Amino acid sequence: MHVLYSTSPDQIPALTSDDLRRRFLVEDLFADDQVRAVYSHGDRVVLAGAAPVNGPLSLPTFPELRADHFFERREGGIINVGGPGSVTVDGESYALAHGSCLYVGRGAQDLEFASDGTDPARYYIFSAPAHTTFPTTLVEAGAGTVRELGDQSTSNRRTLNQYIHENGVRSCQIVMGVTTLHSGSMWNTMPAHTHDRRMEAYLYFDLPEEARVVHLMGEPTETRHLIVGNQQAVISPSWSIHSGVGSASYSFVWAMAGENQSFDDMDHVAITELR
Ligand SMILES: O=C[C@H](O)[C@@H](O)CC(=O)C(=O)O
Ligand SMILES: [Zn+2]
Repeated sequence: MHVLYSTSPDQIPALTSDDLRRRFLVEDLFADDQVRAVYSHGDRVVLAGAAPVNGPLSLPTFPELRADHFFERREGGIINVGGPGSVTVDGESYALAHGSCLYVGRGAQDLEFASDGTDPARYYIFSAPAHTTFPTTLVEAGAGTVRELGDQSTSNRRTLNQYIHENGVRSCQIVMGVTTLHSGSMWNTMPAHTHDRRMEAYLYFDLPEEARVVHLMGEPTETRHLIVGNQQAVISPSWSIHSGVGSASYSFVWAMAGENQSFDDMDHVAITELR
């Protein structure tokens, strides 16, 4: 498990592209027949990727967690960004099509990730500390609370699906869903925003292998960018904007944890204010 300590916005001006990428970009979450994980000290979230190809994979615990099971003191949201498969939680099996979401409540002990056929599943896991147990629940791709955002004329028309949230599948901390760009629209989350009460991570997917997303980060008046490929994740501290433009259309998993779960508690930044 790779550990990422927190970065203060004061440090940003001195960081090179490589420094920024090491601190905020997770490039290698998925590797065939492995479970990989990154522990961020920002709200103590864990990002993990499970890619079962030649057989099912079990979710291990990690020494850094000092826990008998990964979910001993945590909850998680799992989204399948690959081919069809299933996740088994303590003997109960859930079929996860591409884009479907499984919430896993605190206390789950044995998780197994499987692919159905020749198109391997890829499970993205976003986990946060949890103080109580909410029921493990499946949400099908395209379900949840749906919001239509943006406009074709500003190249930011997109459909946002909220899966784990205050008015949907309940959790202690996690707010999670998927946003899909409409054909011909390339911008996400522009106008941009911050939410000082929550960190957020974006996992870009369904981006063609040769395409990239130019992801904007940093304080609104001190922005930087990361060039991001398919199935890579960006960690956004609470002080940072998180917005991107693709060279091709794409989707992304967004997931937050922190002080509150109020999706609309965000501070919008006018495009003319960005620097
Ligand atoms: O705080 C909310 C998150 O940044 C995302 O939900 C935003 C998003 O998916 C979008 O505008 O497309
Ligand atoms: Zn946000």
